[in-house]
Amino acid sequence: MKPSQTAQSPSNPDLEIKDAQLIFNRVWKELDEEIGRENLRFPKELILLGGAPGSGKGTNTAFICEVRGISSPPIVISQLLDSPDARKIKANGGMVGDEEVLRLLLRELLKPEFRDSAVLDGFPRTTVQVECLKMFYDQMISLRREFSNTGQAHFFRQPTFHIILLFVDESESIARQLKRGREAQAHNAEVRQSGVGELEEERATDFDPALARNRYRTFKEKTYGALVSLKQIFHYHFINAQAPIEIVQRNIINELEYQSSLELDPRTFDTMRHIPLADEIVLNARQELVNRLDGYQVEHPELMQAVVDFIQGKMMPVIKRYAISGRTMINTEEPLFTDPVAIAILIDIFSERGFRASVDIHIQDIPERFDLETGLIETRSKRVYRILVLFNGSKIRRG
Ligand SMILES: Nc1ncnc2c1ncn2[C@@H]1O[C@H](COP(=O)(O)OP(=O)(O)O)[C@@H](O)[C@H]1O
Repeated sequence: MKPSQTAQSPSNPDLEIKDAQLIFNRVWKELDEEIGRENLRFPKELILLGGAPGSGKGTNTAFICEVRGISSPPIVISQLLDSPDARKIKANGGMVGDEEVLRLLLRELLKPEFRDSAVLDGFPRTTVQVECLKMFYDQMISLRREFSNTGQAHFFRQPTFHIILLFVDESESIARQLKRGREAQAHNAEVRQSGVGELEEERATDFDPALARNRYRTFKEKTYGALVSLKQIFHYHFINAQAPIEIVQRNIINELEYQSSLELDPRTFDTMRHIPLADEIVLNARQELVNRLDGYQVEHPELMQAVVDFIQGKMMPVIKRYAISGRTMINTEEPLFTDPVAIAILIDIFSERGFRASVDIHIQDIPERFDLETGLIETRSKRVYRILVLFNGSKIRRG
């Protein structure tokens, strides 16, 4: 068996989901029984840092904590898994069993220091872990509901999960793992010589390009897709990490700066995120207006001219008379406007010239004939266009 296959997850996604359910239920039941439901107090905010080996998770964790004002230490999953068995699996570039990871992690998260926030480095790594994470979120919501009308409600706040994915490609990942190996070796040599400082972990995969490549491929095959699938559910930050550290950190700040995405529950945010921000609309509106007007000139030159003539001849004299108030209402039955494009042109021309125009269409039935025998009244529809034009009125003082 190749080292990348030592992980315990089967490759059939349905089986993995079923597996996840079994694993999660087992671990959750265990906690529930041992610790008690009212003590299942998990962090309000979870920041899950993912990325290929060498993508800079360790390097940027402290920075992310600083940006988000988090004082608790990051939870580094690989450090959490320090049993001799787990060490052997890690040294081969493989992964430790999902159940062990989940059990250790949930217990760690219950520590009071993580009550507000926890940053996780290296979870979730597999489809099973991803599924467990979703179940964990759902359980937190259930607990919140269960305790909502009790004196303990403040321990069960609305959870917020964020996925931060640091992206680097294969060659960068390998180069950085090997660099980390060289740095650790140099550092440890110095510590040994001087007797000052602490020894760093020397990972076997950081010294052998083949093992480093294997770690990257394990990530690409088992973890990357699983992490991306969380995009649909939790708030998701994709960071280009293939750049000097200062630029990566700028990318992180830019991603995390967008406050409403951090403050709102990610599911709420996700429901609304497609509605553009007002600033974005304003930024694009001018360019779109110009494009539309140029389009009318090419596609409907006669209609455009007719609208311009109407504005010039019929509307401007009235608008000028109302220049002080900045508000003019004009009613017209002009047949030109039976074509909706003409109305669009009219509104866009006014916008371009610095006015704000809107058009209401009123359809009235006008009696035309009365049938003496049947008593029926025949009508014709009269369309009245009410054009409201607003602009900044004169600054002349009134009264
Ligand atoms: N943006 C970067 N540019 C260059 N080297 C980096 C960058 N980010 C991290 N490194 C280096 O890459 C190596 C691996 O980074 P690390 O944070 O340990 O990765 P991870 O925790 O994602 O495996 C370290 O030697 C680190 O100094």
